[in-house]
Amino acid sequence: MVETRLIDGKAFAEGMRARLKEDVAAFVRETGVTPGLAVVLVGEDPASAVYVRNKGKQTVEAGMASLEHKLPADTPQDEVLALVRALNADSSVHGILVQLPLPASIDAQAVLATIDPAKDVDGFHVVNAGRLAVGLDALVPCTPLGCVMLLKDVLGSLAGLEAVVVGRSNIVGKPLAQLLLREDATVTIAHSRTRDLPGVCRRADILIGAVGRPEMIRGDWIKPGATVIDVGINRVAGVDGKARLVGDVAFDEAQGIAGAITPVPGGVGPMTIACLLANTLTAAKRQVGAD
Ligand SMILES: Nc1nc(=O)c2c([nH]1)NC[C@@H]1CN(c3ccc(C(=O)N[C@@H](CCC(=O)O)C(=O)O)cc3)C=[N+]21
Repeated sequence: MVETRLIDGKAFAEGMRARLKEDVAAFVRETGVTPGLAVVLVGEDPASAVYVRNKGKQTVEAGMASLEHKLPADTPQDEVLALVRALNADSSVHGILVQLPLPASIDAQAVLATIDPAKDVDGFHVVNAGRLAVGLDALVPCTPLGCVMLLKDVLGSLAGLEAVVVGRSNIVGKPLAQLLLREDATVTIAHSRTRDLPGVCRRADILIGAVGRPEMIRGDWIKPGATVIDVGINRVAGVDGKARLVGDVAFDEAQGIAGAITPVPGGVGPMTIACLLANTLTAAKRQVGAD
C-alpha cells in the first residue's frame, strides 16, 4: 500500500499564469502589442459556454485581449469560414480558437483547415499536427502539453518509462503520444478495440485516461506506484441526483495503488487553459517577430 500523491493541476496552472502575466507585460512593454485571443463559439452547448467564459476571464487576467464571437447553432458553414478568414486577416488577433464540438451541420476539419497555422493556438491544424510529428517547432495542443508538464514535474525525466495512453483522439491521444515520444517514453496508444485493455494498462509507469468514459479505468488496472493522468471530464448524476464531475479513472479505487494521480476537477482542466494562454503569447511573439 502506497500513499497516493495528489497532482495539483490547479495550483500548477495558477503558478504558470502568474509567470505568464509577467511575460505578457514585458512583451507589451517591448513591442506595444497586446496579444489577442479570439474564441469562436457556434451554438449554445452549456458546458462549452462555461469553458469559454473561464478562458475569457483568464485571458484578460493575464493581460491579453479576449475577443468572443458567439454564433447561433444554425449558422451556415460559409459564415463560420468567413469569420475565420476575417480573424486570420486581423492583426490584433494572434490566436484563434474555434470551440469543439461544432454542430453536426458544420465540417470541423474544413473550419480547422481555414485557421492560419500561425494563429492556431489549439494546435489542431494539420500543419501543426504534422510539424509536431516530425519534430519541428509547432503550436502544440493544450491538453497534451499540460499533461506532459505535470508528468515532468512529478517524475523529472520520462526517458525509458512505459506510457500507455487510453484514447486516440486527434485533440488528446495522438498529440499526447507524440509529446511523450519526444520525451523518450515508450508509448502505447490503447483504444476501444485493444485486446486485454486492463493488462495493457497494468504495464504502464505512466497511465493516461483520455477516452471520455466515466471511471472506465479501474483501480486494479493500475500498476502499483504508477503516475496516473486523468484527462476525462464527465458530468454524471451523483447519489443525491445532482450533477458531479468524474474522470475516466475510478479515482477512489486508485488510492493506495497509484503513486500519484490528477483529480477531476482541479487536475488537467486548469492546465489546458494555462497552456492556451502560453500558446497565445508564443503565437503573438512569432507574429510580431519578437521570438
Ligand atoms: N477548440 C477547443 N479547444 C479546447 O481546448 C476545448 C474545446 N475546443 N472544447 C471543449 C474542451 C474542454 N476544455 C476544457 C478546458 C478547461 C477545463 C477546466 O478548466 N476545467 C476545470 C473546471 C471544471 C468545471 O468545474 O466544470 C477543472 O477540470 O478543474 C475543462 C474543459 C477545452 N476544450
